[in-house]
Amino acid sequence: MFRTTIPPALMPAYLAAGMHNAGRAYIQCIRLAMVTLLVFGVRDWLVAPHEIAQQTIAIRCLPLALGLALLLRTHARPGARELYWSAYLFMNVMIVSLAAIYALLPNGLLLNHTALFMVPMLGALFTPTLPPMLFVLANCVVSTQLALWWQPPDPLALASLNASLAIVFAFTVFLALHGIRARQHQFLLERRLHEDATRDPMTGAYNRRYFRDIAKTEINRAKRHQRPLSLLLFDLDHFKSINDRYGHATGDRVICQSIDTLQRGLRASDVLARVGGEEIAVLLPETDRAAALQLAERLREAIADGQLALNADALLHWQTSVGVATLRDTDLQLEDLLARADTRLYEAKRGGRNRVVASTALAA
Ligand SMILES: Nc1nc2c(ncn2[C@@H]2O[C@H](COP(=O)(O)OP(=O)(O)OP(=O)(O)O)[C@@H](O)[C@H]2O)c(=O)[nH]1
Repeated sequence: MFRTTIPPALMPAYLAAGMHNAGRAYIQCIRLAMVTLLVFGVRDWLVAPHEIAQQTIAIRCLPLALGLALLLRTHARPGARELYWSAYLFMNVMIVSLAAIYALLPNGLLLNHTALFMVPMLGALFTPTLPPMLFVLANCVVSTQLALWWQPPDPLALASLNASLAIVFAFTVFLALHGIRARQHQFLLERRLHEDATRDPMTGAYNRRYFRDIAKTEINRAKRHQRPLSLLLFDLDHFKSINDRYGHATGDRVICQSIDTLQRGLRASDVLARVGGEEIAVLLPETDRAAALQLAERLREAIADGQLALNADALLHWQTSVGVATLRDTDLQLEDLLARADTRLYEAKRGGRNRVVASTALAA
């Protein structure tokens, strides 16, 4: 049995990523279907008996109106989920209305079933998940059987139609499964590439390059809206001697645990990155000097309170120094802020380590 490889937590991101191609394709299909409905409505008017033409045109107006409403709505609020559900709803209404029209026309289903059978197959080309497509298929089977019951063809034609329906069913499931697998594989691959490009493999924290990208955006935003922004720079104290005494593997665990401790003390909007060996930067949007100083002190204490069990009766403790800088009007780029935080960090080291140093309030 086919199983989705996308973890539930990643599903919204997967649907949103697919919206740009599969979602847009669905919208194009809805547009195309609406044009076809109009063209066939004119044809009904010209060739079908007056009464039947009125009925079929009235039925065609249903998916037309729905399609128009969906296009307007998805245009106004283009959310991924809404877009997909709009497309599935449209497909189901198309199937029901086409089956109803074919039930009205003499030999309707026998002569026209291609259009009806195309709906699930087109949907299968773009669907990001299987269950909605199975529902569309089930609707196709039920609607077709109802149309056949309403206007039964001769037994040979009935057998031929049902055989076509079975082929459409199998082909749609095949197309959907292969398309979904390919889309999920591509999504996970792109995600992996993005993770590799933005995260430090040892700790999982953002890397220096990605930090610079985010920091530039945040600094521009803070300057444009005249909002405060601060930067904390952490450097673990005497880290070389931890490596020398307990080995590199223990040093690595100390770095990972420090990053964990810091991350737990931050808000979701704060950005933490490992910017050097045992150097960690934290960008604090919407945070002025006083709040940054308070947070830095709390985080420094949290690291000093932490411990690592080396063996049954030996615990390792370590400390950190912190430099704090707050954005000034005269700062032109991230480097200005980084340089100031680095100077304060150096002062914290020189002042005896295990402390926080910020610029004076006047020259934050
Ligand atoms: N275990 C481990 N060590 C690292 C890693 N990256 C850098 N280091 C080590 O971290 C140490 C950094 O030491 P320094 O910054 O020179 O000085 P320190 O001992 O921390 O002393 P102060 O910063 O002055 O308190 C070096 O010995 C590096 O080899 C890493 O990923 N894992």
